[in-house]
Amino acid sequence: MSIQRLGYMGFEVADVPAWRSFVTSKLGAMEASANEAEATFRIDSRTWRLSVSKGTADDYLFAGYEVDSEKGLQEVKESLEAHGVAVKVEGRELAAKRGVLGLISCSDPFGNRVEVYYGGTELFERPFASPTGVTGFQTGDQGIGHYVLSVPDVDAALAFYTKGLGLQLADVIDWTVGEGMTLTVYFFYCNGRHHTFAFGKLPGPKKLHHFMLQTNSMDDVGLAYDRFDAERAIVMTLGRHTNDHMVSFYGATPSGFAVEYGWGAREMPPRWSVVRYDRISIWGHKFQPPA
Ligand SMILES: Cc1cccc(O)c1O
Ligand SMILES: [Fe+2]
Repeated sequence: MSIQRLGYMGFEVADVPAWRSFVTSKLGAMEASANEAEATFRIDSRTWRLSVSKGTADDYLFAGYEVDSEKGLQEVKESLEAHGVAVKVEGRELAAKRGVLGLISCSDPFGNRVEVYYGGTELFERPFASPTGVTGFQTGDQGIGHYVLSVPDVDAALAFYTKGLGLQLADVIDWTVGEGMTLTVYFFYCNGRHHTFAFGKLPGPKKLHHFMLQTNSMDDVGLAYDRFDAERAIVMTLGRHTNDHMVSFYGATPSGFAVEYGWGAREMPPRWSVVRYDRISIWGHKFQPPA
């Protein structure tokens, strides 16, 4: 068994108050806990799905992948170790902080922390209620969304994320971002969501290019678009992607990486053949000059 879905993400951010405001009033997520040093947020029935911790990086801090059982966790641990990855079995304290029954951690070849867990905490007795009226986020078996990292060595990244962690390659996009500049981006799945993770040798100082949340209605996306647009925080306009057919836009976060906010992605069929594309979008997704 390999990982089943992306269960949570953590970001290291310089301005925790700015993020508390951003995640609730722009993204429509629900604050679950907060102090000066960190905050956690809900997007569904789980106790938390996103966390921010005070620090200087303003970047990716960790991703938490979910398996379905202790047996599944052991199998992922053995797969990682078989591919030369040092795995730590985390103790009760961190497992309790994450609200999970079992937790292991490791680093990808570039020092990016990756956690794998089973037994996340459900909070059905306190239903998710979006502060901006978002009708709901697409989570469940498809996990919380996706994220895209910039990596310096594609082969090393492929070995870790596919052979070690068990993600499967969905497709590859050769993305021409400007005159004579083409980026090759690799997309990976582990459930019905077209991609849970992607990477490429991307320009810029950040490890994290963006993370994506998917809503249950197109109006959720349009209303969020207006909230970002009101503050001239649109990074890429509305568009529809070639690979997952998601209609989405990209907005600026307080930390310099982007958030993609979308609806209407197609799901992975029982059998999928890897394909490639020469562009990221069927239409739209035009870069906006920074405000
Ligand atoms: C750049 C890019 C291309 C295709 C799908 C995506 O979600 C994405 O972020
Ligand atoms: Fe994306």
